[in-house]
Amino acid sequence: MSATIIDGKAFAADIREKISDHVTRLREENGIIPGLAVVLVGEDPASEVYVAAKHKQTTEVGMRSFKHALPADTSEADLFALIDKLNADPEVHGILCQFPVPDHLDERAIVARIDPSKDVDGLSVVNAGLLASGEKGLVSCTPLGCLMLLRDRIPNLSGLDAVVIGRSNLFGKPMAQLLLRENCTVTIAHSRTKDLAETVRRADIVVAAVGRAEMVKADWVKSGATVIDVGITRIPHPDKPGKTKLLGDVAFDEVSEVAGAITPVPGGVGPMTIACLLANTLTACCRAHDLDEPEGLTV
Ligand SMILES: Nc1nc(=O)c2c([nH]1)NC[C@@H]1CN(c3ccc(C(=O)N[C@@H](CCC(=O)O)C(=O)O)cc3)C=[N+]21
Repeated sequence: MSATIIDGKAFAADIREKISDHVTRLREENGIIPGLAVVLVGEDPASEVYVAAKHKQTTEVGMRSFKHALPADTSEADLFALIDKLNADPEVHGILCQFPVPDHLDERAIVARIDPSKDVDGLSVVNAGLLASGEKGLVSCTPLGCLMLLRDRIPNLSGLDAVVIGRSNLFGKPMAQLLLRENCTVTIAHSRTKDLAETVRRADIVVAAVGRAEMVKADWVKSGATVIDVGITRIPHPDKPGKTKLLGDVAFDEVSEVAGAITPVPGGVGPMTIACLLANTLTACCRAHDLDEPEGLTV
């Protein structure tokens, strides 16, 4: 059997089109333009690529994009002063500080400084707590994107066994909360899980987010399972000197012989992350103005 390849790139393009339509209406009917501020500290090459992609897609859907590039030696006080200014700026509806930041800065303190209603990464303690309590907040972009792909593939997730491999605050924990909301039976597995392969084999849904290239093998996966690959490891390209290649956490070729559906890397979860960042910015903007929220873009 050969798995259906879940096309995250096409799905993300559909979402951006929906967002773009909604943004047009907001501008024409309410005179409001959603705005996203992205803060980048230092000069990490991968971060610069991601931030450039975010900027491009933000403006393409008709939103304002405010980019703040700060030097690597920026003090916490100066960074906080910028965040405070963005928190108070009515044209900014979403704020994202690109991670990783240089070592002298504390990611948790940065997230805590961002107004939770503008925390479009969904990383703040407030938004994590709202999600865990089943209340409305802003949901972390990558888990939200994965849930959208899963719901599209499996309209009723209720009662299914889901395994999330990875327990980070950024991904594993919010992903598990979202699946729990869908009435899945959720297992969070991690590096200390006793028999990882056996645990994963029980699952109807496997979400892999460990950051170890091609760790999930074909004999770990139940026949027909839906496999979502969140991992991104960049390696030197085996055939093209000087180029790089992206690998997921799932051994794609062999697992796609067993799974019912699978996301590729690249072109799976990655594009959904940025689409959901735009979705969260639009949602935050609508809430700030007490307007109806876009349908299908939040949970
Ligand atoms: N505060 C913060 N929020 C984030 O959401 C955040 C962050 N920091 N730091 C870095 C990670 C990583 N991340 C990705 C976004 C898009 C792709 C993406 O579009 N990937 C493409 C391929 C891109 C390529 O070729 O490099 C794909 O998988 O098809 C990947 C990874 C967001 N992150």
